[in-house]
Amino acid sequence: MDNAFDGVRPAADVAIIGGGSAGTLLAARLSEEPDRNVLLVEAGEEATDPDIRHPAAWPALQGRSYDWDYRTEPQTRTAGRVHHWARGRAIGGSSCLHAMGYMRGHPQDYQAWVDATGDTRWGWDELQPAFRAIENRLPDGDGAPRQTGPMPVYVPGEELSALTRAFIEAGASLGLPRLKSHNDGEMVGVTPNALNIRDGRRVTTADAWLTPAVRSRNNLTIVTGSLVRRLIVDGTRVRGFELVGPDGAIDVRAGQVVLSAGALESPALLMRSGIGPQEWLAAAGVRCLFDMPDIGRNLQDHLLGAGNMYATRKPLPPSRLQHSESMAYMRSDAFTATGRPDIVVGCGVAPIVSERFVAPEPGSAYSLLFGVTHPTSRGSLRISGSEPGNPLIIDPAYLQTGRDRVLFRQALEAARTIGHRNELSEWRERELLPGALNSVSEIDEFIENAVITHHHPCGTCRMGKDAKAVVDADLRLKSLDNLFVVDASVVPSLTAGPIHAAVLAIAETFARSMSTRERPAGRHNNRSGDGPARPVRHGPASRPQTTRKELRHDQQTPRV
Ligand SMILES: Cc1cc2nc3c(=O)[nH]c(=O)nc-3n(C[C@H](O)[C@H](O)[C@H](O)COP(=O)(O)OP(=O)(O)OC[C@H]3O[C@@H](n4cnc5c(N)ncnc54)[C@H](O)[C@@H]3O)c2cc1C
Repeated sequence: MDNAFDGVRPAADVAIIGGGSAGTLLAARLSEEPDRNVLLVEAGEEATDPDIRHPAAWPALQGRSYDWDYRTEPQTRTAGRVHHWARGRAIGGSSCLHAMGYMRGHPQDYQAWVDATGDTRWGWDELQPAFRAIENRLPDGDGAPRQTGPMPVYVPGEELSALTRAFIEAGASLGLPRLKSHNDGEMVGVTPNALNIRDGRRVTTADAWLTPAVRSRNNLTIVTGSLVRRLIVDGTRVRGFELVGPDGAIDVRAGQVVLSAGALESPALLMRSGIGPQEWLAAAGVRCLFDMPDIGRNLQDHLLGAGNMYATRKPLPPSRLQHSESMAYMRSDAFTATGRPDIVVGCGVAPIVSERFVAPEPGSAYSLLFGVTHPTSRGSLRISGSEPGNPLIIDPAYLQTGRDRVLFRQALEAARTIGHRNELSEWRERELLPGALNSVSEIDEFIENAVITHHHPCGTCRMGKDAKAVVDADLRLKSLDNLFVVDASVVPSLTAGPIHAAVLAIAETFARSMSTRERPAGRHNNRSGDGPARPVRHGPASRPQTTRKELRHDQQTPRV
């Protein structure tokens, strides 16, 4: 298949679709190889809204022009509610919207990935170099050296709210160990959340990886405001894709294509391209090229109960960070038990409630949030038509399993136990929510109305060694030679906490393996006798930031 381009020079050796958390890291890392011509295409624009930098503003960013702003199907186990799902549509993707919490997860989370793939590269120990390369961390005082990666992992000290300090003390009084952070293997315990913040400002993945020096590389082209409508498949190879920008549609060719459009759009793009469950494609009016029944399945997300709310005795100053300052991970059987957590209670320095409840004035109340770390409910994502504008059918199947519902009750109970401790009496006047609950069905009814997404959808193109898995352990789509998926969709099972660290580790691991495993696709083409596929060169002077126009001049392949 090396002469797949039949003498036509590929526009890029590697094209990355989606400039989000994974895509921006990949663009920087893959373009370190000067002979590899890398193209990054992003549906959104550069993230210029100044509010993005302001950590406390993160909840207010949702619904703005750079949010895809999805809706789920009504959820039978959450009182028929439709849940809003935010996703970033900008260079930096969801790292422009997210809450900045950074948690690697628990080692056993990654053992589950090893079990799924049969590949130890996805295990906790082997992922350590990737995490270290990502993170910028101060020495911890116990001999761990300073880490100098691009992404700040900041553990706040004096900015922590006095309420959060009292929450940490309350958890410790029940026997939860005190941890330095969530990033050293142990998750069970109390600690402030580590944050992707530097000097009081959010750091997006674009800030971290697409620095001016990286953007000025001759072999990296970044195209914004352009959406990939579908992949162009020829036999078992992807020739390129159809790209729609303000000036219309063009076809772009690439030697290798990396899909980093996120857990919703990556499977959707595959389905629009004829790759997915045959019956779903037929229902959407798409001709099926490859029947891959698990694309779009295995959708997972964390939920948080919002919340176990308390009126304050005295005015609560606003958070100087991002409201959610500490998550206490724990075992549901006992506060003193250790190991892999199964529930979590978080301290919200604000009255945080779902849309089913009325939030009191800021400063007059606070919420303890509660959730399940490894939900067993599995949902799905489908396309409703062949065009990107056709709404996605998103069914996370929230709280479908009895196990998830039992653990949610235990998480609520743990929140109330912490919330009523003496250590919080300086702040607590009285519990506002849920108030008296007299039966399991009343508890469940409260939970069904209180839960909101924790914003971690993943799993829709899961990696695995079984026949139905969507990508293999190299993240290569099983049906095609030169198509990879590298984003939250490949996660086989959720990590205990927020998943951004895991997504970055996936991208970093992929970049490492590509550097060692494969030469750029253009060089492979040498073997076909077509002559070397030279990288497309753009002078830095004419390309401080690449525009669509340059793509049209230099990289367009005429539509056929
Ligand atoms: C509100 C919110 C709060 C969160 N809080 C946290 C947190 O505190 N901690 C944490 O760990 N995680 C958090 N997350 C989750 C975390 O941000 C995501 O898991 C992670 O950013 C996903 O990375 P990704 O690369 O898979 O996708 P994304 O970062 O979403 O990137 C996908 C990119 O692809 C682009 N794209 C999609 N389709 C196309 C197409 N057809 N053509 C071109 N471009 C396309 C999108 O515009 C987007 O830029 C949060 C997420 C949200 C939304």
